[in-house]
Amino acid sequence: MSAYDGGRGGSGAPGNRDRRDERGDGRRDASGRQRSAARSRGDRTRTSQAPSQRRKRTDPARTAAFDVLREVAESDAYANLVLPPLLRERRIRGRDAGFATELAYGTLRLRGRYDAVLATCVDRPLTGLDPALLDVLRLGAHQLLGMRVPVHAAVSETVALARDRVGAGPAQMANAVLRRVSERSLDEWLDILEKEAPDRLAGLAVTASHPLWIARALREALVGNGRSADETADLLAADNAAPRVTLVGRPGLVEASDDDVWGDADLVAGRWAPTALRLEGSDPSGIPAVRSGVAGVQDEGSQLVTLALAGIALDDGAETGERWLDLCAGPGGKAALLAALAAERGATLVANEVAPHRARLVRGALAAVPDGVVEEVRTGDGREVGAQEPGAYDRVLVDAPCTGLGALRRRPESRWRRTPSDLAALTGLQRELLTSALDAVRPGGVVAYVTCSPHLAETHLVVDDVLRRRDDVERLDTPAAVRAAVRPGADIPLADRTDVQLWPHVHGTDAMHLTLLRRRG
Ligand SMILES: C[S@@+](CC[C@H](N)C(=O)[O-])C[C@H]1O[C@@H](n2cnc3c(N)ncnc32)[C@H](O)[C@@H]1O
Repeated sequence: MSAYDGGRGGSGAPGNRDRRDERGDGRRDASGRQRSAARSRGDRTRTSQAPSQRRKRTDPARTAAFDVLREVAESDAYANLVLPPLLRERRIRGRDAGFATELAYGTLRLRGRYDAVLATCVDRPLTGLDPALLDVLRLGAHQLLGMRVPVHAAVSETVALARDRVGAGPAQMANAVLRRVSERSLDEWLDILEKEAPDRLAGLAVTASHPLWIARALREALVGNGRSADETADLLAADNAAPRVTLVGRPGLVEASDDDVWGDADLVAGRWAPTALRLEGSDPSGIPAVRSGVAGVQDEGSQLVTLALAGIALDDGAETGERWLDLCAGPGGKAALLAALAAERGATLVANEVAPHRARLVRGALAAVPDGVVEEVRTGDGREVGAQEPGAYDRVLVDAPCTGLGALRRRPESRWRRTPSDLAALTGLQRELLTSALDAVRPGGVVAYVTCSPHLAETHLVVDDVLRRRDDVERLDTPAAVRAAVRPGADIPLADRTDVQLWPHVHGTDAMHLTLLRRRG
């Protein structure tokens, strides 16, 4: 749980570095309330309006969070793409920006928990409410139960928002409902939700705010990867914690010790990947190394799987002049790391991506790579590459399109958008892409099958199914390749299997899956 204490925004939220209010006008007080500049200066002159006619000014930070929630609901937008430009446009900075960020992202993540609380406080089904009012109520619930904003501020500011954006009648209702929510602490509410749930997993899903099918899939994935079902609660809790920003310093292009390119960024070495740097703070966009493309924002799990593919020895030892392929490259994070590693090894890279706008992002991501390393960034269907260029590559990365259930902490709204029916289409595509990659790699070459989902249907079942249909592929010791890729002295815990599944609650990374496969010679 995060606290808004007037000195910092909600803890753990992006955009909430402990800074002075950059406007210097003290507009947010210790209770999370907006204060007028006049009141901050101690000017107590009242307007000539009667109190009943005075309309409470709505708080720009709360209004911004509300607008993000509406945009996410109405336009299928991604909160992390909508919020930063909106804050910039409205000149919401410093602790106000931190407050808006924690309010928007936290409310989206914990929506399932808050809806269950609200359902007991509203005398009709939530589906019958005006969706805008429901979003206001969720924002109020997060301030009361997730941010420790004092009750009077949370209720009155949220009611003002309801009045401004939804109407006077809904505002009255918001007032009554939020007062009911405030009558119990978070722990008391969680006890009630747990007791009302039909079984333990359902209780865990509602209190940790995950759709039940996702909670079940994650529990199955833990067990299927040799871990205990008892870890499910820790895994779901890790999905609700905003991740720290991790950067990749692309090898050969930048060193952690190159002070001038890191500006005044406060960086510490990553836990596992030698290329990883953790940013103490949240906004990497001003860092010169990131702007020039010699570094980028990349989860440590993504770095590890890429390093493992690049580092594994090929049986025939032909390590210079190799050709590497990134089959599903957009937006280009792994392609950029692969290209930097290829440059060091005298290899070349082809990056393929089906969506033209994402292929453009790949070109941008590769901008800092030395000339001659990237053969081509092409727009094409990866399923056709195996037939078009059989045996043409030494190493192929298949970072397959997937449900993203391993990166829920990064995408606050995605757990509510995904449905079990997404799986069927994705797993069919994943099988075809892996098959194509195995055809595109030469005998003796290696394919990395990667997903940012631990769902067994997208990981073990895809690989098992593809391998059942062919006798020219063998599984490699993927844990050994990952261990060889981690920084010296780091003892990464990995299950006793031939593939690797990383976990947010164990490794602090996204839940990336990696299987390394060799085409037999
Ligand atoms: C998980 S993302 C890859 C992320 C990327 N490797 C990175 O690190 O930035 C999967 C990508 O596959 C692309 N994709 C989907 N279907 C494809 C296909 N048939 N052929 C090639 N790429 C495809 C998607 O557009 C998406 O950009």
